[in-house]
Amino acid sequence: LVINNRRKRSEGPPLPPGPPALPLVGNVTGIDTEAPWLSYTKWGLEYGDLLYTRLFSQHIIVINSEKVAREVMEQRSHIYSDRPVIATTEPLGMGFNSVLKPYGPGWRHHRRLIHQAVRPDAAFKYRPLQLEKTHELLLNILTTPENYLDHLQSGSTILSAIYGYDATTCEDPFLVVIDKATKIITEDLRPEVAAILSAFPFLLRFPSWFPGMQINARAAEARGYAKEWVESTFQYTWKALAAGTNAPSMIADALRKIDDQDGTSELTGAVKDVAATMFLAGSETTQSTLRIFILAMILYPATQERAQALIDSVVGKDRLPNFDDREALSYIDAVVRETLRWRPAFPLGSVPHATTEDDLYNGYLIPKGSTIIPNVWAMAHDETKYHNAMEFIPERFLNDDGSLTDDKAEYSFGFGRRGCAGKYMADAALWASVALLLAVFKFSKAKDADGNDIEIDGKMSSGLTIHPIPFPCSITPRSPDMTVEKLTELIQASG
Ligand code: HEM
Repeated sequence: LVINNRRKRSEGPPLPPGPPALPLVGNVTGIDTEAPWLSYTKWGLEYGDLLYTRLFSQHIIVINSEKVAREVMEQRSHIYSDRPVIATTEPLGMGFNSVLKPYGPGWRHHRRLIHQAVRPDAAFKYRPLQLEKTHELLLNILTTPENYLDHLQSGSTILSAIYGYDATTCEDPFLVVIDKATKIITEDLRPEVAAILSAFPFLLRFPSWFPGMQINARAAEARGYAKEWVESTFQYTWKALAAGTNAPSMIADALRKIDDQDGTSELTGAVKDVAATMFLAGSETTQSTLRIFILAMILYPATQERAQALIDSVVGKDRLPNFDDREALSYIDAVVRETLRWRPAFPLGSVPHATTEDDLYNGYLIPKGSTIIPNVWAMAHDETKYHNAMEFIPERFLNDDGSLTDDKAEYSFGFGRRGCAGKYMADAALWASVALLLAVFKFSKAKDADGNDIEIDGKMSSGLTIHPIPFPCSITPRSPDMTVEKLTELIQASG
């Protein structure tokens, strides 16, 4: 039994086209819950760039093209900048999170604080720190390449930049807490899960032992982690600042401007929440993107060699690349852009937007309160723009003369007023990691006992952010006589 989404003409403008829905529940059965972006992309081929789906009573508008996303989410951003009410936000302890705040004064205040910390000139200040943390990452990978995933996690520059806190191993207590919370959140804040819980909020009140109610047990766990992470990281900087032992950081900068003796003012509270938000928004995303980069380098060895040959010719072998080399290394930027495009870490543009008013687009009604999902996966794999879109081809971002095209794969960072606030930090962190990892290491398939390559399928995880499921691989220094001492000398020579 199916019903059509379209309203009758007499009822006003129609909703955008979309797949037939079941009464009451809507399109719950037709979605690939592991990879909803693929279902939306497939429906897009049939119904167009703007499509309507419904989960229970929730209107969901999926935008499959960058052009439509810009026309709607940017040019009409005063209507499209809310976030849907996500039933799991409070249960998961995420009330502090600026990313989830409704469009209004509270969000505006947070966004201003975030902007002060990571706007282009402020982000620029953190470049030496980003290089320093990347050097640390290289030394860690050289010593224990098999633990590269852990090293990517502890090598995150974000924790140092935000709190002035230097995590040296992935067992660092702050990272452990944050990692556990993030895993639950990225799985359970998905719109499909949230829509089900919004439709049946009483489910959240069922005891954790009730069959199917694992989410409640997980929520209690996540709440504990979230609280610990927001408080303990902040207390670290607060105490260091009071003792005069703090390293430079965004939070120390912000707190210095506030007259608050005991840390209880509203403004201090907002700084604390914003810091925890930036950590959440900036670490998992950057790590996932670097894991995607490593996968691409292994699957596309000729691309890896081209990038390394360029680094050798521009930088030589007596030092490592730094930001002064960026202009001459445009192919590295093309690799970064292609990584963001090939497997976008946020295939559905992170947390959806929501509309605050009815809107009309191309004759279709977009009702007030609709959930708006930009299908970044579809935009990044649009064959009319990206030939052979499933393949990793950085050259697509280069002009014939080797300069970069105007396409910065910006859809990876979202749209309009809710677009990524930290994209300048992210861009610099990704560039430094990609350039330096390629300068020092060769990434290849691992070998089995008989010396044959172990094939990898490149399968991705599911959730709000995605990354490759761990696969066997080999990371070896490009220079056979590379040692910790030699790498340290190279680092010192790098300026
Ligand atoms: C590769 C790295 C990153 C990617 C791919 C990424 C991507 C995104 C995306 C897709 C959004 C949602 C945009 C929208 O709703 O339209 C977002 C939001 C956000 N990002 Fe990033 N991001 C990255 C790194 C960072 C970093 C390093 C920071 C901070 C230091 C950051 C801070 C934020 C914040 C605060 C928001 C919420 C904006 C709001 O709701 O007002 N991100 N990011």
